[in-house]
Amino acid sequence: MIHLTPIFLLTPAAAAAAALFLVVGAMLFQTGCCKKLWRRMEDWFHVYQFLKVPELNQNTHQNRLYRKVSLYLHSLPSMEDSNFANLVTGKKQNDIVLSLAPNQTIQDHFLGATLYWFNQPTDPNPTGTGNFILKIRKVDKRRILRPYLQHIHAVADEIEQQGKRELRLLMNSADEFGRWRSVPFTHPSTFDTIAMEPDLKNKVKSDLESFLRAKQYYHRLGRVWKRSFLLYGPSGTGKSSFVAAMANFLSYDVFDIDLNKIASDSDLKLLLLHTTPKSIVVIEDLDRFLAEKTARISASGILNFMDGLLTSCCAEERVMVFTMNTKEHVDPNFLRPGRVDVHIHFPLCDFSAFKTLANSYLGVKDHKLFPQVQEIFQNGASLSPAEIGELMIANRNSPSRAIKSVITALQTDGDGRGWGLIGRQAEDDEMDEPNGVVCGESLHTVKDLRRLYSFFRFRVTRKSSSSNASLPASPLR
Ligand SMILES: Nc1ncnc2c1ncn2[C@@H]1O[C@H](COP(=O)(O)OP(=O)(O)OP(=O)(O)O)[C@@H](O)[C@H]1O
Ligand SMILES: [Mg+2]
Repeated sequence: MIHLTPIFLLTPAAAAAAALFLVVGAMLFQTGCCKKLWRRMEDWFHVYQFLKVPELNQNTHQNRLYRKVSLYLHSLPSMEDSNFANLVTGKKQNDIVLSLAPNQTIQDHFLGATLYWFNQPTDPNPTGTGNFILKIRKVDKRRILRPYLQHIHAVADEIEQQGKRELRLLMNSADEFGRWRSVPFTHPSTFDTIAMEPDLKNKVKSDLESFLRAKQYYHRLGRVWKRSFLLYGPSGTGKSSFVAAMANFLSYDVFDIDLNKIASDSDLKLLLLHTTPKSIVVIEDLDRFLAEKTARISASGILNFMDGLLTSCCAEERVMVFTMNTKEHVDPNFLRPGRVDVHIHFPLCDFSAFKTLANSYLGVKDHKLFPQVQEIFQNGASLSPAEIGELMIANRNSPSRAIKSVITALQTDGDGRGWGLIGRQAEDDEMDEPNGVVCGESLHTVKDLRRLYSFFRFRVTRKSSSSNASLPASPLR
């Protein structure tokens, strides 16, 4: 008889040692150093190809694929497994998002293949440019590269359409001409929070919606798919807040151009070239800049910029917004149709805007003091929404006191506008809710208000805007 001795027969001690070895091995594999070692070994046995997706292409234009890859990678569940990821705040409040740190790799799986993405910084500056490197086996490349890239496009587009895209606010830097610095755009302003004539608001919204759908239409006409808006009106009437509301409505990034940081026409051109589609390009206070007549940027430089001539070659889907306190002294050439498509006037507060503000700031739809407020408005008194908003915020614990402080400010429209009276008025009034802090807060707010909205300029602007009121109003055309 033949006895077969099993070769796997181990003594209990050897079995325990082997189990321990396996467990420790598995644990070590989970740590980064073993994974790296494993990847090196894989590299020996497989022939890989490396594909680079740079942030900027040869003409230093933004590479749109880079942004898509970035959106795609940040949506991958494997982001959580990466050895080192950055935790950053997201678009919504309390949102925390993982973002791939420089020099880190994450894995992705597609149609049975494993792919690796490496985030390679090319600039030591954290806000500088970078590359994504895709590592793919040569055998897989032939089979899956094309559908994989299509998949990335589709996922990124879906993320953008669902509004999950993180909006960015980009500002030009005075040190590096033609370069943008980016921060997350989290301004909470929406069309709902802007006090504005409802018809006008709806017209702007439908104008923007039809612009979004009009790609084919613009192309058929041989025009760049862009739309330009002029927002004009006195300080504190909501122009900047409106730009933020537009960005949130369209889900567009905001490129905010500070002309004072630009040295020449060519820098301005370069900045425009470095903007990306799906963005609002804003120049604030253009009237003031044109009045200064600086030698750094010529009128034709600004006109070319407004026409967006350069954008037609490579990118579109932009909205341009220019803000002004008044367009009275601006050369009409800057505002001709085609150059500026839509003019929107931002007036000082009227009774209807006051009611919108009272609703959003104080939660009050109606109040026994409203008829008095209405009468004062009818007599021609007015303040900017910013001023009224500040008075309401400062007295938010007592709607009655807030409305009385607005009444006082409207009645003393002009000198002092009742600022000094706010505290005194509050003492005289019956308090809706006892809160002793409000007077101090009011005074503090008023000081801030004076500084922020250059109090004395208001008076001048108001005079000029009341003379404007007789002009035929064509807020949206
Ligand atoms: N129409 C409005 N509806 C709601 N809030 C407004 C409105 N106008 C101004 N505000 C409030 O007042 C503040 C200042 O407004 P904003 O900065 O948008 O004014 P602006 O017109 O851009 O002023 P400036 O010409 O000085 O830049 C913001 O906090 C905003 O919330
Ligand atoms: Mg502004």
